[in-house]
Amino acid sequence: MIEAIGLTKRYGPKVAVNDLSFTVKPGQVTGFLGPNGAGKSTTMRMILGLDRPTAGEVRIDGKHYQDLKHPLRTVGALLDAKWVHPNRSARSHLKWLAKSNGIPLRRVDEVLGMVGLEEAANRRAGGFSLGMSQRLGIAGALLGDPKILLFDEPVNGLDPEGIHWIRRFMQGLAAEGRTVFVSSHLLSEMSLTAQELVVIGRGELIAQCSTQQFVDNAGSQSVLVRSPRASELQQLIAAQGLSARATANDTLVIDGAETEQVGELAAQHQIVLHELTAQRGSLEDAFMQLTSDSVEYQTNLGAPAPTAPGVAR
Ligand SMILES: Nc1ncnc2c1ncn2[C@@H]1O[C@H](COP(=O)(O)OP(=O)(O)OP(=O)(O)O)[C@@H](O)[C@H]1O
Repeated sequence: MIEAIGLTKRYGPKVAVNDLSFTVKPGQVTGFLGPNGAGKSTTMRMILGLDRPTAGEVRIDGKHYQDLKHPLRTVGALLDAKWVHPNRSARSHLKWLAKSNGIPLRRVDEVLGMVGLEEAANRRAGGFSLGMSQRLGIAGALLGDPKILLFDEPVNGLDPEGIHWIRRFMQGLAAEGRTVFVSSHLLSEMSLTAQELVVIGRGELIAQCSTQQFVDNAGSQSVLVRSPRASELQQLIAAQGLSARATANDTLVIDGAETEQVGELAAQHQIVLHELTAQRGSLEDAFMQLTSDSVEYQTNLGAPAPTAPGVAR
């Protein structure tokens, strides 16, 4: 479990992370979502003790990173896939990492197998594709068999096959009971990968909730209805306090409505419908809108920022 409590990071006048509190639980993939520059990498570096918070703290299974006896056996991270000596082979890079962290060398071949790099183990890491580099980075994160794993934008720049592999791999790690925290600026990607989301904008918490809940709230809902008596239906809808736009002679679009509402209203007045469809706005557009003004939307999501340490859901 990871707990961030009032985490704040300032770089001179720049506030990169502001009073951020959230919890990442084991057994599921938790997505760390925010647009570029939102403060995700800074937060991850603070979790890993690579950056010192200006205020607040992070606890990993109740402890500060610097108090962990065997950090690599507790937390593994992939922050930068290209962080490897280009002339070293994948195997020698992992051996060096294992040695410097007191991890038995037999673990190297185990993790190479887990990420499917056995055959490339003796090749220069400098010649690896981005997908292979990501696998090598993940192998490094897994060396100490940690219960907690952090991945910073692991699918950036990967082809669909590589994205699919990483997604399945992270889900597998979570299914083993590990805590998996993965950052991304793409809601569409996270909605396929993560069960839970921590969403930030401009360094501040916007929401912590299930992915389903966030997606439901982020995509603005409207209803499209087609009827030979569309104009009559339009008046009935207006009488309910909703606004229905006519997009064709027989077609209306009603913002902020549910299909049930419109269907029942039509039935009450025996109006025949030819179509009744729920429509969602583009998820990415909605997400960009949400994160562009974190304060404005904070209370609209039904998942407000926690008010006290450890309260984040
Ligand atoms: N060492 C630093 N000195 C000054 N400003 C910094 C430093 N590191 C990060 N920042 C600023 O803090 C903010 C958050 O950056 P951060 O890299 O954590 O965001 P991010 O969500 O990971 O975005 P990205 O996906 O683009 O990396 C940005 O405005 C960035 O310019």
